[in-house]
Amino acid sequence: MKLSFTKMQGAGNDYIYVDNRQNIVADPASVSRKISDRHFGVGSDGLVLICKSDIADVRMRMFNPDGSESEMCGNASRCVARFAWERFFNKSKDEFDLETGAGIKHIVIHRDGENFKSATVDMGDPILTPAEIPVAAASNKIQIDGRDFTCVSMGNPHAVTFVDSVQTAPVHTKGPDYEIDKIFPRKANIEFVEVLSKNHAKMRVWERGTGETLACGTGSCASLVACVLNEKTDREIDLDLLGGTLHIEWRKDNSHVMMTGPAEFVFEGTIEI
Ligand SMILES: N[C@H](CCC[C@H](N)C(=O)O)C(=O)O
Repeated sequence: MKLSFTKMQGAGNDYIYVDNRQNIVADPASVSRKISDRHFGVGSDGLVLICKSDIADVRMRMFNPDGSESEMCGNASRCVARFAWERFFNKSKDEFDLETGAGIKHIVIHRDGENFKSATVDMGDPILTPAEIPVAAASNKIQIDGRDFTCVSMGNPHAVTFVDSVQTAPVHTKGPDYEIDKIFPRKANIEFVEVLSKNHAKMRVWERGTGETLACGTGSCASLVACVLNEKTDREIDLDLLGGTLHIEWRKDNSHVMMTGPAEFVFEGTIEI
């Protein structure tokens, strides 16, 4: 079967997006494994299905290149928002709701006339309770091999550690071991954060089921929450990732994390699956 797809990226976190409102993809895990491959497939950090929703305006599902499904994906939520804004709603509404595996997220599109500028996603409350993250410990602050981590779920599990320099952080040498450490019953995405000032930081990420990516939206939100909990930054920061910058705010009034950033089309194609 020939599958039509759209490649999009948000801060360099690239996924293959498929309009699946007609339920054309029967086995998303195997499609993700195949088309995410950068040598034998299209090449991406995973597959995102854009689906019909009974409870929101649109729904998304996100699969890692190893075929596992994640509950939530921040960069994909902005890309799905742009896709739906342009192709489903014809730019007729700038605010709408997106159903994800981690609940309904409210999106606001920022435009410059007819052009898309950026999107803000209300990512909701961070989850800090160990059993719900989940992390097999009494507190969300843990140690693995003598390194401190602050664990946060944004619907999907993250463990944040602070480093002096992201450039020399052991993303590839330690990331794969931390990801599958037995303290994380559902594995974890691992963030290495270098704080530059009270409102500016850098982050590199080792993603569960994927490896290093150029950006991670949920990981950025988890990083800010960890920064605030450890008194490293204020509640609003610019976070520089390898593929771009996201603006993240952890609101005091309702404790929701707000994520603002880019979403870009790269190319369209078809592939035999
Ligand atoms: N890059 C994504 C997160 C993917 C997370 C996935 N690797 C998982 O298994 O949770 C983001 O922008 O939030």
